[in-house]
Amino acid sequence: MASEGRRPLVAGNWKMNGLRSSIATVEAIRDGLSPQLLADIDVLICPPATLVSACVEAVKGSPIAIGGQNLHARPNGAFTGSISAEMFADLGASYVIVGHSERRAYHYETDDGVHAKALGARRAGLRGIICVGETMEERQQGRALDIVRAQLAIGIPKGATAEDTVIAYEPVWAIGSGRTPTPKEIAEVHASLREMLDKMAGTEGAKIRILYGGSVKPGNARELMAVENVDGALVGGASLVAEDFLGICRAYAK
Ligand SMILES: O=C(CO)COP(=O)(O)O
Repeated sequence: MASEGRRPLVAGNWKMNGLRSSIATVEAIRDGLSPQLLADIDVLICPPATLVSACVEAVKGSPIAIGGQNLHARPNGAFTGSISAEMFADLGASYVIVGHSERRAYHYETDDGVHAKALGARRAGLRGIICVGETMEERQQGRALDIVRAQLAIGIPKGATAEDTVIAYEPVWAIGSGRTPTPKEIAEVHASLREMLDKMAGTEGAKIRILYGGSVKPGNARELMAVENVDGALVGGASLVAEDFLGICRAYAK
């Protein structure tokens, strides 16, 4: 439940999925969102970098935002294959995901690297969605809170504001698995992250949104989004199907 002052954000992360034909999905999402709903929530789609430009075009005139999934920390240079925050901003993107657990696991991203990327996002005027989350082993060892708190403490840039930063709690074991933590487990982590943000950034920290991600579906969205301090969702698989993503957005319909 997003409390006063924090506007819910429902974000889709397409990961390495989508060809030009997938623009039809963005169009269906655009056309399926009612003005009443868009008055209450922010909606974001993060397609693969190859589709950012076409997606920006497809949502022109609507409040739907488009974002990147990863960035290089530097603005430009000899970094073959990399994309900078400035390049995403140049295409009309307004957000970028930073430190997703798949980047951490498969591309060896560290908390310090996440910090540098979050600074890069801010430099270019993008909102960075900084991802944190524990593995099942870490949870079973009772270390979930320590892990996510350390990831947040190192990853988040000093002076972060609600304008440039969003946090996403994504337990690694809940991603793509169909398993989710209980509402109580989610509430515990979000309360802990919220307390850190309040301490780090005071009244501004209280405005920074904390999303939940990991197997969010239309069938569980209402329950998950109702958890205290959950300010929205970061959706993987279900964001690839317009009706499913719309179903999750509609968890916020009054
Ligand atoms: O990783 C995720 C979003 O970034 C979550 O993925 P799923 O919704 O497919 O579990």
